[in-house]
Amino acid sequence: MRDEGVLAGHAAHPPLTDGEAVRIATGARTPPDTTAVLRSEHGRTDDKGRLHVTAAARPPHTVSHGQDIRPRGQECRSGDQLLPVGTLVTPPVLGMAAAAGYDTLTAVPRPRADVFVLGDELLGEGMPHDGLIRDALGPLLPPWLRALGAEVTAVRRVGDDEQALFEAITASDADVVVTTGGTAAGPVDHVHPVLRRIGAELLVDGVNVRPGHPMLLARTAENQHLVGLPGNPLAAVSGLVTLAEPLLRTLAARPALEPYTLPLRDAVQGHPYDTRLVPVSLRGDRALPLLYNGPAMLRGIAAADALAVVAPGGARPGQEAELLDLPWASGGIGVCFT
Ligand SMILES: Nc1nc2c(c(=O)[nH]1)N[C@H]1C(S)=C(S)[C@@H](COP(=O)(O)OP(=O)(O)OC[C@H]3O[C@@H](n4cnc5c(N)ncnc54)[C@H](O)[C@@H]3O)O[C@H]1N2
Ligand code: MOO
Repeated sequence: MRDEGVLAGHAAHPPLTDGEAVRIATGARTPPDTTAVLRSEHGRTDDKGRLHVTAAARPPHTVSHGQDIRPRGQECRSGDQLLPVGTLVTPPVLGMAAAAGYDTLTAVPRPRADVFVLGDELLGEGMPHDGLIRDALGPLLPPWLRALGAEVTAVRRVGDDEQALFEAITASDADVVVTTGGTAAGPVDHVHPVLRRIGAELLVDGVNVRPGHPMLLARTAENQHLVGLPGNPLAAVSGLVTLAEPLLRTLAARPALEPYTLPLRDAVQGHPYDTRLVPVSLRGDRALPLLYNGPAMLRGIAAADALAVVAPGGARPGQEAELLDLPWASGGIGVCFT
């Protein structure tokens, strides 16, 4: 047995000669011509400095060629592509990149999103009173947008004032502007007039989906899109899941999830000519449609795992429905609740 041991991260040791052994720490480079490593608990050095394999080692108490030596290049070879282009940069990806010697990674950044919550009737705290209601979307949108991969750069309340909305949108340098409310044609619904004034290109102007039929998507500048979510809270969620999600995913160069279906446990009443999105809870291999699914309600979606896509005319019990998973139920990226 050599006197001096070998430690990880230290200079290379001279080759071992026939019959020679050296103490070695885990992770240290084996000296050239090493046959095998014997774990310390499986060997004993006698008082003449000779190494013996002890009975503690598993039968047959011999040392096999290469045992406990980790050869170079087991996981990858120089020039190997470790992951395909477009892979999400998760914590293990960062660790692996560092282990492989990368100092920098080229990545598509999270799209930046500014949120403007419209409506003079909205309260920021306390109980609803005198026709004033609590703003449900200011608290709901930022963590949901983060769960969809956005970096939320601002959340602002904007009164029912066309000039204020125009200034808020034109001053924003976010990749995505999300507005809530004001998408309809009422006296204080300013989203359409402001988009016209900006010269925005309307890419989606209403959909045949309930709730959420007035949702819209516009290009407000060369590198900026606006998602106009309806004011009714569940209608806003509908636009979030069907317009904001694909937009943010595309801007972040992430692939779409595979569509999937499950049978509905109960019947769902359909809309005569629009598709409905109905909050469901996943129970085993069935989706249970939840009550309190009206456009102004959040009680159903608050208990849901997914939204079921119900075609015009409705669905029978046991009928398959496509499901749109909610980000936390599917463990999506950046899921964040604060
Ligand atoms: N003449 C018509 N009126 C409406 C129609 C229609 O087809 N024709 N559609 C209705 C539907 S459906 C929806 S959805 C809403 C969408 O309108 P807006 O996007 O202009 O939304 P608002 O009028 O601003 O608000 C609607 C409703 O939601 C409440 N609201 C708004 N913001 C919030 C918030 N942050 N938190 C909680 N609640 C909010 C607001 O007080 C209204 O009650 O249009 C219908 N009208
Ligand atoms: O689109 Mo409206 O949301 O049906 O409530």
